[in-house]
Amino acid sequence: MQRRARRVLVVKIGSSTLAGPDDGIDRRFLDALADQVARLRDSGWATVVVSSGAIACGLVRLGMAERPADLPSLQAAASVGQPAFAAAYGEAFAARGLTTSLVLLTRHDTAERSTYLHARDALMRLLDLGVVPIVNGNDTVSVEQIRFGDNDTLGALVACLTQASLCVILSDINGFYDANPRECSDARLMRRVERIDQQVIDAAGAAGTGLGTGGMVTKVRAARALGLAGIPLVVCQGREPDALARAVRGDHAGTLFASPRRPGEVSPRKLWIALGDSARGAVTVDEGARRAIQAQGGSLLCVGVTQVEGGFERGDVIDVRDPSGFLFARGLAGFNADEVALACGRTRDELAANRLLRELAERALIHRDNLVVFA
Ligand SMILES: Nc1ncnc2c1ncn2[C@@H]1O[C@H](COP(=O)(O)OP(=O)(O)O)[C@@H](O)[C@H]1O
Ligand SMILES: N[C@@H](CCC(=O)OP(=O)(O)O)C(=O)O
Repeated sequence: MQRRARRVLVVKIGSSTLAGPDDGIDRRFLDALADQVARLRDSGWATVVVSSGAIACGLVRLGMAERPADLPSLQAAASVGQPAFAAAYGEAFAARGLTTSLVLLTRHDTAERSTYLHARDALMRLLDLGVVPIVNGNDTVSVEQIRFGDNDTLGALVACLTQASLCVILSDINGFYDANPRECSDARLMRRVERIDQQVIDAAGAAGTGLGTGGMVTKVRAARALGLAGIPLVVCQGREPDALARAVRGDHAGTLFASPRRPGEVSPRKLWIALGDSARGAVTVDEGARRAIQAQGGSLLCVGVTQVEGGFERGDVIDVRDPSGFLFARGLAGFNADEVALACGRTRDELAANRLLRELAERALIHRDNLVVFA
């Protein structure tokens, strides 16, 4: 099949934006969204919608006023809500001549590189066919270990998979503030964020409503991952008229997280390391190791590690923190957590002199080919 020249837009919609009073779905919002997607299609944009709302919609339909704490109830609510909201999307989009499809993913589907690539191929083919995929986590069969947990991360993953030109998060708030506006009355809206540093991360708080799960924390995390892929992110108010057209034109009313890198600068495999699976642990490194990785593009050696968290195995994805605790890289571990803990506090010579520990001195904990450094 011939691939049309197109730009891909990934739009993530939060539960509180999609939620409506009667049957759990705000149909006026969906109609306005479908209008916007149809207009964008006419100007050469293919859209993927990453939509939350299965659980919120299911709870309304089951007459549950409170969000239950136990997983089976949430899975049951998702099972009730998911088909209902998929049907509502289908109706609203069909009325504008658009075909929708449903793509439900778990971490299982992206943690292995081969299944990750299958998910990518399916999404690309749907776009080739002119379909608007509606993507969500498969919450009915997801247990904690394989849940995406928040759809901001899933949105970033889908944007990377589809090589999107832009990702837009339609939220219940008009953008990212320099402090959580629900806690700080003089918080200021940031129109553009160039670099995600500790200050930005500290400003991002949790969700303000019972419906949203991620809050601003997961949006900033998504922006960081998208930054690696060279994909800018706009966070804006979901109910603002023409939010998508404005974001595409570059005159959004929310916050633009600019991308510090060009598309293609970071290899697809490294993007998968950054996003495909959740981290199974973390290591904190000393200043010398930070510099070797960040400034010189080197591998991470065990001798640079000062602290180990989590029970990761060889081949697992782990986070790498600098001495202040700032997460600045991520990679595939070449040793398990116990092995790395043995090396902590020892010099390279000490390790090399010990027959049992020699391997820890000779091989990298994370080889540079398996290491992704956030900008
Ligand atoms: N620095 C911040 N700027 C803006 N919103 C913030 C910030 N820190 C925390 N929040 C909270 O994050 C919420 C948006 O996240 P969330 O409730 O998960 O929405 P959605 O369902 O749209 O994903 C805001 O309504 C606000 O309460
Ligand atoms: N997959 C879940 C939503 C998870 C989620 O990220 O919600 P939100 O913070 O509202 O975007 C659902 O459909 O209910």
